Amino acid sequence: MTESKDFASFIDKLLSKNCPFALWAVPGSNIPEILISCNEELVYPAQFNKLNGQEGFIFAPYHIEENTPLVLLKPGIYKKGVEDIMGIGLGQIQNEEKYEEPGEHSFVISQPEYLTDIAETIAEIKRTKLAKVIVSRLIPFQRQQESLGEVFLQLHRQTPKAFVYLVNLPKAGLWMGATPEILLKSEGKTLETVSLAGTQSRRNDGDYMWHTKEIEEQAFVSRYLLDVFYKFNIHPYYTQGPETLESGKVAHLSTSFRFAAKKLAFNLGDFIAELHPTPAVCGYPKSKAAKFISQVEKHNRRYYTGYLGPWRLNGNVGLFVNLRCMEILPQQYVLYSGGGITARSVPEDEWEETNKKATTLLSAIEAVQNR
Ligand SMILES: C=C(O[C@H]1C=CC=C(C(=O)O)[C@@H]1O)C(=O)O
Repeated sequence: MTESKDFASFIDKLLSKNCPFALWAVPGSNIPEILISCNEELVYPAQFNKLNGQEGFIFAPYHIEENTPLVLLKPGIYKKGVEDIMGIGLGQIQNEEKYEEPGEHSFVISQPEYLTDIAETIAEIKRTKLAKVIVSRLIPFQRQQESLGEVFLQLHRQTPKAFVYLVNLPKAGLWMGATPEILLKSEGKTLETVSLAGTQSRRNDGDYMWHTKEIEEQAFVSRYLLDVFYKFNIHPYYTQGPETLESGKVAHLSTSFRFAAKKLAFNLGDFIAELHPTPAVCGYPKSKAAKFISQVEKHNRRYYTGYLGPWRLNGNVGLFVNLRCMEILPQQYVLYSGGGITARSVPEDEWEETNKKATTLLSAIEAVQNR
């Protein structure tokens, strides 16, 4: 897929129609998949647990609000593979009106402001029972005339092990990302969820050493997943890790948890509602962390740290946490990047970490802009 110039221009033509669609490639796969729906095939479930019994592609926000609804694209035109996708007659797809612009993304904070926020976050952690909290920030980047189809293909070329996507939806907007974090994935009769946290720069020699800060940070996520397993009576389960997972210019600690899918045959939606948001994107304990985030972050996370992916589409569930993502506005890209803060955090290192995470997207955009 990555070689095809024609495919990039197909994606651009589809975007010019402005119809609702989700285009994605699962980790390790070179085969893109697309779901194009018409407006009538979009559903806006009022709560996360209303996904029980539904089917399609989910684009879920961090919080469901009026401006950030939970969106389910019901199965419309579904195709897999470049040839089949390009075989879709664009003439049969209706042109949709331009979506309403989301509100101003004016809450871009400076480095000194960010450092102050992180210092206050660390002080709060030391003073209270809050153990870990994810603090994020926005990174704007100017758009030029570059093809978004080419940016998508470049992103896939650079991060083949991530879930790479492009989603265009009324009410949600236009988003692109390459996320390494599985929220819930089915494989035959097995379900898998993953605890992912802790970050360091990617190494060429693969010789990773993990420090206490990252080990603890990831352990909070694993502990939380096990709390949820207990509530849903999920046992036995099989774990693998913690092990290093490389993604883009960074590497994380990752533990995989697998269990029999029949445990959640009738309440998968409830399970997701309980799981989201995990301490990989919110913190620990969860309600304290969520409250702290709403005070410290001046921007709205919108769909960043939500989740997305096929939901029982052809029998498969493949949900990923929406990280390393950006909203695409007419004049600029708005990247979202965050990191887990604990008592052991150093503000300047956290700033660097958010920059490093953003290079996943920035290097793909720049590669296309500099062609
Ligand atoms: C919140 C983000 O990453 C999460 C996932 C992996 C590692 C993380 C960390 O080391 O802080 C974060 O928990 C992000 O990329 O914006």
